[in-house]
Amino acid sequence: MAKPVSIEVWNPNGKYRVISTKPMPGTRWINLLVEQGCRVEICTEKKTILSVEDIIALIGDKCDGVIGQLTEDWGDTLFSALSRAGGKAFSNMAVGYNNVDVNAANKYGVAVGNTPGVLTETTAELAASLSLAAARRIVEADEFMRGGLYDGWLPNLFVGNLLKGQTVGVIGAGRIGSAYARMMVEAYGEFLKANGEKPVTWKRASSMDEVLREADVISLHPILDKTTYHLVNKERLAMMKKEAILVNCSRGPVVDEVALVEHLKANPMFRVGLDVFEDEPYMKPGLADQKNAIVVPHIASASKWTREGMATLAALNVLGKIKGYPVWSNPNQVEPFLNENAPPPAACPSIVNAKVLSRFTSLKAVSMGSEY
Ligand SMILES: O=C(O)[C@H](O)CO
Repeated sequence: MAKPVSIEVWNPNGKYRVISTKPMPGTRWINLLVEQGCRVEICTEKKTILSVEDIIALIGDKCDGVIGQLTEDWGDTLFSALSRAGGKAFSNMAVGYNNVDVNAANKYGVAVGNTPGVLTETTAELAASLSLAAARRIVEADEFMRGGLYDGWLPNLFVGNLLKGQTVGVIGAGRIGSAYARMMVEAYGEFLKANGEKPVTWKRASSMDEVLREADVISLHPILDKTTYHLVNKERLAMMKKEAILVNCSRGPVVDEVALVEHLKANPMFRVGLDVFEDEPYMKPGLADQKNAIVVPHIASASKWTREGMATLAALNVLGKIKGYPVWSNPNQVEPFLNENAPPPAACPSIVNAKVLSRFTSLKAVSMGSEY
C-alpha cells in the first residue's frame, strides 16, 4: 500500500483533479485551473525529489492531469498509473523533457507538455554570467575577499582572461544558444562599432570540433538524448585551448564529468561554469575542489517572471488537454498565455507528442493556422 503524501488543496469541489508534484511560483497558474473547474492538489512533501512510488500515491484512483518536474522519472510506470486513473495530460514544468519517456506516454495516449519560449533569455543570461564570471575569476576572488585574505592590490592577483577580440563558440544554436550568442556578441559588436573599432564577425562552423579548437569561450546548449550523451568527452576536452572557458546550462550528461575533473586538474587555466551535473544533484568526486570550476545548482531559468511563466504554461498544457482545446501552433510564441491582463487563449501552449496523438484525435492547430 502506497504511503500517504502531504498535499495542499485548492477548490475541493472542482470537477477535474489536477496534481502538481511541487509547489510552483506565483498564483496565476492555480487561479487559471480553479476558474476552469479544476480541483488543484499541490504536493507539499519536504523531500526535494519525489520517487515514482510517491507520485503513484499522489495520482491515486482518479486524476485528470499532472504537472511534474524535470527531477522525476516519467516512464511506463507513471504513465500507466495516470492512465488507469483516467488521466490524459502531463506537463513538465521545463522546456527539456529528457526525464520523460514520450513513447510510454504515447502508448497510454497521454499528452506531454513542456514550457518553451519563456526561459530563453533567462537561461542565456545565466550562461553569459557564467562565461564572464569564469573569465574574470569572480567566485574565487569573492571567496578570497570574504576569507579576509585581501591585504592589498597586487599585479598578479586573480589575473583572468580578457574576452575582447576572442572567439565565442555555441554548440546547440537553438533558441537559448542563439540568445546567448546575441548577448555575448551582438551588443558588444554595437559598442565596438560605436567606438570606431572592428565589429564582431560570426560564422557557422563546419563541425563541432572546429568550434572546440577555435573558440575561447564555449557554451553548450544541445538537448540531451543518446546522440549528445558525453558529447564533450576526454578527447574533445583535449582539443580545446588550454585557457578556454566551457559553460554548460543544458543537461549534465552532455559532459563526461569524470573526464572534466581530470582536465581541470591538469589545466589550471582552463575554466568551467556549470549549472547542471551528470548525476544531479551530486557532483563527481573532486569537482567541488577545483578552483577553476564555478558551480551553481541548476538555476538558469530561475528568474521570477520565467518561473511563474513556466508554471502557467505547464498548467495550461494540462488544462487545455482536459478541456479538449487544440494545440497552439507556435510554441515559441507563447506571450498570449503569459499576459496577466487578458484571459489566455483556449489552447495547449506546447504539447511535444501532439502529432502522434493527433492520429487518434481530431485536434486542429489554432492561431497560425498550421498543424503542430
Ligand atoms: O529544461 C528546463 O526548462 C531547464 O533546465 C529548467 O531550468
